[in-house]
Amino acid sequence: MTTDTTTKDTTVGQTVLDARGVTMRFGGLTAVRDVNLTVNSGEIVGLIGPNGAGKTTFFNCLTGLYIPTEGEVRYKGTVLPPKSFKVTAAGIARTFQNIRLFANMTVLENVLVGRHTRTKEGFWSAVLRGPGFHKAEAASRERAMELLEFVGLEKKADHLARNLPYGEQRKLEIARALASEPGLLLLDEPTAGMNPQETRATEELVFAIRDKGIAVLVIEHDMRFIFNLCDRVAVLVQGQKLIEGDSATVQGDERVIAAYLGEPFENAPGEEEVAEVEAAEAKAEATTDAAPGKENDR
Ligand SMILES: Nc1ncnc2c1ncn2[C@@H]1O[C@H](COP(=O)(O)OP(=O)(O)OP(=O)(O)O)[C@@H](O)[C@H]1O
Repeated sequence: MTTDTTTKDTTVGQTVLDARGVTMRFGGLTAVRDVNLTVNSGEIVGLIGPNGAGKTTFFNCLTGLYIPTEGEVRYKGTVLPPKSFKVTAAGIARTFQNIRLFANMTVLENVLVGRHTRTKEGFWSAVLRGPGFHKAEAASRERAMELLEFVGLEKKADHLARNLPYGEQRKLEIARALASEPGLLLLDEPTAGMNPQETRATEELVFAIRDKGIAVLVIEHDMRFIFNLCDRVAVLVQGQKLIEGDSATVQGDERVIAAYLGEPFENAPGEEEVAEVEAAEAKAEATTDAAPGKENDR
């Protein structure tokens, strides 16, 4: 990772994202209900919640993929139009839970695609390939290479995206999102499928993105990652925001614990296992008591 040349927006506290009363219904199902959430410049905000809580649906409402049934979303004070390319042009970029790269394009080409909202050259310029087009193309390539260097993929610029290992595909998705020069980056489960080293590297990458002046809103199931990374965490449960606060507040909230205990979680002894252990212990005790010579020992 290298330092880059873009201007840093170091103002902390300006509201970048302001979602108000966002509700999304699919027929009879309310996937997101009256959710308010702000993200300020200089912040990394986490969005957590059990499976099916409405996190991705909320992201889709923020990025114009869904038109919320109710509510509005503002970016730097302006209400966003519900069209994804307009949202990207306004300054919000995102990655997806399921990686969406152009598999048969090179790594560099994937990033260049991400720059199209920032290139002024239009269709005819591209077709006629005049001097303006070549200059703009050279600048785009330079910026794309800077971004690849930033995420650590500069040596793989000419590789086909589909040949990258999984963790690097996720990095490439981030580079492509950054290519639209966003003020806010939305990451949907950026560490899904990663090993602990890759997860730690992603953590560093997100801090570096924040240090470049880009606010971050991140959905993730890996709690250690979220609580290490985020200035604030909001918890969605059944479409509603249950609580929002710093890591310590959210981690210690009994309602959050209860919401998660409703879901199976790794290494948690279930009731059945506890009963099995107790039964085995009782059996072992009974066997010892009945063992020959036991009375003599007393
Ligand atoms: N396009 C859709 N049509 C109908 N129902 C949907 C649609 N998208 C999501 N849902 C439903 O909305 C609810 C919230 O789903 P969503 O994917 O937003 O949850 P999530 O918190 O992102 O879950 P996960 O952590 O498993 O990704 C679920 O009950 C889901 O089945």
